[in-house]
Amino acid sequence: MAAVAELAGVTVQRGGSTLLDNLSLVVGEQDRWVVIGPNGAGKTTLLQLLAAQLYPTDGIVGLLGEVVGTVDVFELRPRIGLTSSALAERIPDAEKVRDVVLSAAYAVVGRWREEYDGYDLDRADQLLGSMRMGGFAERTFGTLSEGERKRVQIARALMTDPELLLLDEPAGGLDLAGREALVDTLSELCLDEDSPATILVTHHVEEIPLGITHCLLLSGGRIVAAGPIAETLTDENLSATFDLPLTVTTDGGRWNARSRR
Ligand SMILES: Nc1ncnc2c1ncn2[C@@H]1O[C@H](COP(=O)(O)OP(=O)(O)OP(=O)(O)O)[C@@H](O)[C@H]1O
Repeated sequence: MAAVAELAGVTVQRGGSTLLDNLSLVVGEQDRWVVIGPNGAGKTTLLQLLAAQLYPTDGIVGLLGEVVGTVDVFELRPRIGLTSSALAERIPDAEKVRDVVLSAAYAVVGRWREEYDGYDLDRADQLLGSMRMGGFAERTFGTLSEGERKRVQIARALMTDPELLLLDEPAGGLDLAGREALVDTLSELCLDEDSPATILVTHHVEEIPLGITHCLLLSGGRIVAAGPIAETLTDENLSATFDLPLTVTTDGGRWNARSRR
């Protein structure tokens, strides 16, 4: 199976701090990874590396058969779909929902004199439909609820038919019903073998969708454990990650964690 992303001995240092410390990881094209870790663990930094938005201080980042630093990142980036709160904040409130999705084809936020063809329009509408946002294409982004915004961002991330999909806390800030609805949608995406390799960051094991195959536990910029989820997401590994005695349970493919104190 071809590797979509390959990190070898990757270290990231900023302002005298080590954000990621000697990370090695291989992501295959059928893999669906969840990255879990406490605040400040380095999860967003890892996604920035995988999105070709950040260069490592040391080590090698291989993405889609290319080595970051030796290729034009502007050719690499459209092949990678990314959702993050930082990106969402750049979307103008007045932007039409359909345009939020369409403008991904040009790697811009905010529609500006681009000409889109019928294929792009059809694809944007089809993706909004698959994210259960079919009736919202003419609404403006600023009028959407938090859960609706998250769905639009995922549709946008899929617009370029990426080979790697990166989702940074896709369910962050949602209420229980919103979270469950989004986890259902993400489960459909992860279970679909035609979906791209996916890496999803979360703080909460309850937000892990069905279809996730691998788990990376990160703490203090280091890998605590990484591998197939059933072997990796254990009491021992999760407790070490959060420095707290935790019990992990799984039921019907969904996960739960609670303190043993
Ligand atoms: N430019 C920088 N200079 C110094 N430290 C930085 C810089 N950018 C980020 N950091 C630190 O790097 C660490 C990792 O940050 P990162 O955003 O990757 O963590 P995270 O796991 O995504 O956290 P959270 O769950 O809170 O979003 C944090 O302690 C952060 O304060």
